[in-house]
Amino acid sequence: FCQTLLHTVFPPELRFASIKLFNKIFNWFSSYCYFDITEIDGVNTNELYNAVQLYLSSSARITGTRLSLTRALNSSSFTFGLSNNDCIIDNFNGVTAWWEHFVTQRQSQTFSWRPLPDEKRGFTLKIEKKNKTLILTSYLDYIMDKANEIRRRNQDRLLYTNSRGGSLDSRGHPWESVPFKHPSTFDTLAMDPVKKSEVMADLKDFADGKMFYQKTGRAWKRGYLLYGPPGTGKSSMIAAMANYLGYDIYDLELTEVNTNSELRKLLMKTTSKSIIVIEDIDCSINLTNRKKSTRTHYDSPEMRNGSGSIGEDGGNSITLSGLLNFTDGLWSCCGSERIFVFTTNHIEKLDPALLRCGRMDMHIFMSYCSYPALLILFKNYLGLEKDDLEEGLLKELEDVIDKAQMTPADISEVLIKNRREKQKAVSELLVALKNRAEKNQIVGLREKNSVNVEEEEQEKRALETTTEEGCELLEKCSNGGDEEKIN
Ligand SMILES: Nc1ncnc2c1ncn2[C@@H]1O[C@H](COP(=O)(O)OP(=O)(O)OP(=O)(O)O)[C@@H](O)[C@H]1O
Ligand SMILES: [Mg+2]
Repeated sequence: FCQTLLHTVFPPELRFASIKLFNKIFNWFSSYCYFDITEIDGVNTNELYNAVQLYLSSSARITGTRLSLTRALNSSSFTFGLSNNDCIIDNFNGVTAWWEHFVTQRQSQTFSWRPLPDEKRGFTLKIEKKNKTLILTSYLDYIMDKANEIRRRNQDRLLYTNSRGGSLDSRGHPWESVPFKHPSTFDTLAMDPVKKSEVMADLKDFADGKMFYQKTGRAWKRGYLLYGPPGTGKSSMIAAMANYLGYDIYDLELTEVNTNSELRKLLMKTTSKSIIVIEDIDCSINLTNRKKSTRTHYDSPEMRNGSGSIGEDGGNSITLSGLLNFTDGLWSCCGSERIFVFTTNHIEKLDPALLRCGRMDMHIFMSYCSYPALLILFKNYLGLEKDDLEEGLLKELEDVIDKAQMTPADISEVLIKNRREKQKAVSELLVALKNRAEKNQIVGLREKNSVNVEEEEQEKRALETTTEEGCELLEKCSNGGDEEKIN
């Protein structure tokens, strides 16, 4: 009303001055303060505006009949935001914050190198004056962190590889990336549920452990070693980890890395919130001796020319020591929140230095399919719960599964083949398990026999030698017993 009155009675100059004065008086008496966060700050995009928009879009308390929906490029989910002049209340550490989204028409533009959008958009944050410090110090940081997290979650995961060897792309990156869409999750992973929840809890603690790692002075990273026979789900577990935490994966091909410094460069170019994977570590590098270096790339130019000298950390070959530094040296903490995962089929081939805590903090044995794991496979592949199966059949399966030593990969193959006829799939699996168990038993017996035969032969040989020695001694005693006395 005041503004309308001013508009009709006073000339423009006087009008602006009075509005300014009016606002000043209003602010003086008001117990609130206001912050405008505009979409474009001068000519630059305001990062905070996008962050606030994302943050508010994740709030369950959004009410309002009109919301704006968006789906970003490369994203598999929708986000929604506030429409014009919609208001939302947020609570942070017991302090209330009022957010309002405003959209106004921009006045006609004069010439500009970078045309601005027709609409001027922004958020107004209203808070009580007494809470100003808290809001400005921690609330806005909190919003930025949350927004980054949401952005990451909405964005597709990426799978990076260093298959290009040591060469860099046009932007100086040694990694190549593709969208990572592996469907494996902890729900689909068949393994002992207790062990599974242990791994999940460990990952969760790691992801939420920023303060803990800071307090204890440790680099924010964790190493997992997955070992076990082929087809037991090691690679599937890595995919499940990435999907669970929303991390990107860096699949490091060690045979493509020529030197320790190249390895370091690769590490430096990884982002935080990522899983760095080295599959089949025992096949990639000679890991038996820390002092000894091993050239992993036998076709490298130096090697072909015969000029490549090999020495520990010599700079032109990759060594175990280089790999240890990669996982736990000073360089390993350039960046944060990173997980190292190594996989192997032969843990006994690995150097103990690589296995120690701090490098490989958790050793996870991926075993042959157990009974609880089998139930998970039934559920995933056939949609059968435990109660859908007869008790007698379950008992038979439980009795035979450990003896059969079949991998989840083998079992899932039988289930996939017969997935149209569920009961047939189960009975065929039971036959396969029994056959395998029988075969294992025969092989076991044969091995035991061959061990026994070998032991018998060894005993026999030992007996023969002792009898021969005994005879010789006897002969010596009877013939030349005096010689010794003489000598
Ligand atoms: N524990 C499991 N749960 C569910 N599926 C599994 C499991 N283990 C294996 N599979 C199935 O078998 C296939 C092979 O598994 P995966 O590649 O994870 O095995 P791996 O242990 O990495 O084998 P390798 O040692 O040969 O690399 C996958 O496609 C997956 O579907
Ligand atoms: Mg694998």
